[in-house]
Amino acid sequence: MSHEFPPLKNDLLLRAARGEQTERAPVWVMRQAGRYLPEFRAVRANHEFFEICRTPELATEITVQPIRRYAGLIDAAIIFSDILVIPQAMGMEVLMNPAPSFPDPLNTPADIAKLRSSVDVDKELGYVFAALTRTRHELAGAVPLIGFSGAPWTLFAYMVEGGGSKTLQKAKSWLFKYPEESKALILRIADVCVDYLVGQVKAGAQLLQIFDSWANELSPHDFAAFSLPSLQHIATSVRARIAAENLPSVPLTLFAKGANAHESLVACASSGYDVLGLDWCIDPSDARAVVQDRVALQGNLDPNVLYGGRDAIEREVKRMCRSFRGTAAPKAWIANLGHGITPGVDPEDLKWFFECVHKYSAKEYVF
Ligand SMILES: Cc1c2[nH]c(c1CCC(=O)O)Cc1[nH]c(c(CCC(=O)O)c1C)Cc1[nH]c(c(CCC(=O)O)c1C)Cc1[nH]c(c(C)c1CCC(=O)O)C2
Repeated sequence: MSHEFPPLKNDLLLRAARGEQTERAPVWVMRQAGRYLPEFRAVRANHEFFEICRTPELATEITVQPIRRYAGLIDAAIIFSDILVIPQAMGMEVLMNPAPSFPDPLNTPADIAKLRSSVDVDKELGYVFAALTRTRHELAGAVPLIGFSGAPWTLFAYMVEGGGSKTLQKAKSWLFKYPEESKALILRIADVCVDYLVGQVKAGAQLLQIFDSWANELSPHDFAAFSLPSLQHIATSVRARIAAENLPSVPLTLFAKGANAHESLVACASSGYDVLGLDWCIDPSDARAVVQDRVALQGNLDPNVLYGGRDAIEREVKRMCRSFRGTAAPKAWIANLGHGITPGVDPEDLKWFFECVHKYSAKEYVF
């Protein structure tokens, strides 16, 4: 399929990600292609989760569903896939029933030998690249297309835990019992992430986001010791490879959920990313005061506000917009939730969220 794509009509997200002030905040939502949409559930009823990921026609269809439904209100598409395709590419089996589970997790460092010694991302993850290219054509330039990867620490935690966990006891036992082996494995995962992200840009991704969903489980010290070096490695290497291979330069977003300690925010804002995603446990104006103008910010409504009815959604979006805009010279920001949207949300309430963002983030709106 051709890599000549239709021109982009809405570049609000890319401008904000590069630090420009925009006429209003661009808006999209993490997990926007998902179970709260009846049109997603209709496709899902007939196909397994990873089957959809591996079938570019289906992945494209689901990626564009929210773009069709919220045309004119939503400013980005994010490719339908999952962060756990990287452990699969490294040779691990991952099931989704309905939560992720690994039948054969990494119990001790000896199990690392079970992973593929080198990963050919074109061979193992070429289906994601095909889905990205197809989706760029299908979008016809309506909005930019976001590619993504899990962060090495979060992927490491899944590979060791064998699925979700409330305490991450196994993953953290590794960190404290086998710190050197843990660091080495995290960096090995990071190298696969780099190849995968560069491949996504080649295939047509226009912005890349790294999801460190389990950053919140680490103390600031351990986040700096175990996660940050791999995040910095990804940003530096992806940029270098993009330049060396003459690919379009794309903004990079880091969503390190809950890495809200002062020192973690400063470190994240200085680790080579253009945009820092925030969860709802920090006030945007406080985050801005810490990171100053090093990065654009993204976030950060509590996803559960979407269950609170229209008045609550409007009130909280207004509060969020006011905090992001601040009182002095406003800095670039991107409106989003502070984590993924959940399955029970009424799609009409999400529409209202978008409408409220358009209203209260507009430059001309006076609080
Ligand atoms: C931790 C994580 C995962 N996957 C992802 C993360 C990081 C973001 C986060 O922290 O929420 C990322 C992800 N997963 C999915 C996307 C697609 C793009 C998007 O709409 O944002 C993205 C960006 C689809 C998905 N990934 C999954 C679904 C639902 C699967 C189904 O149809 O049953 C979707 C639409 C499954 C999934 N995948 C994962 C879990 C824990 C689950 C099950 C629980 C849940 O749904 O939240 C792992």
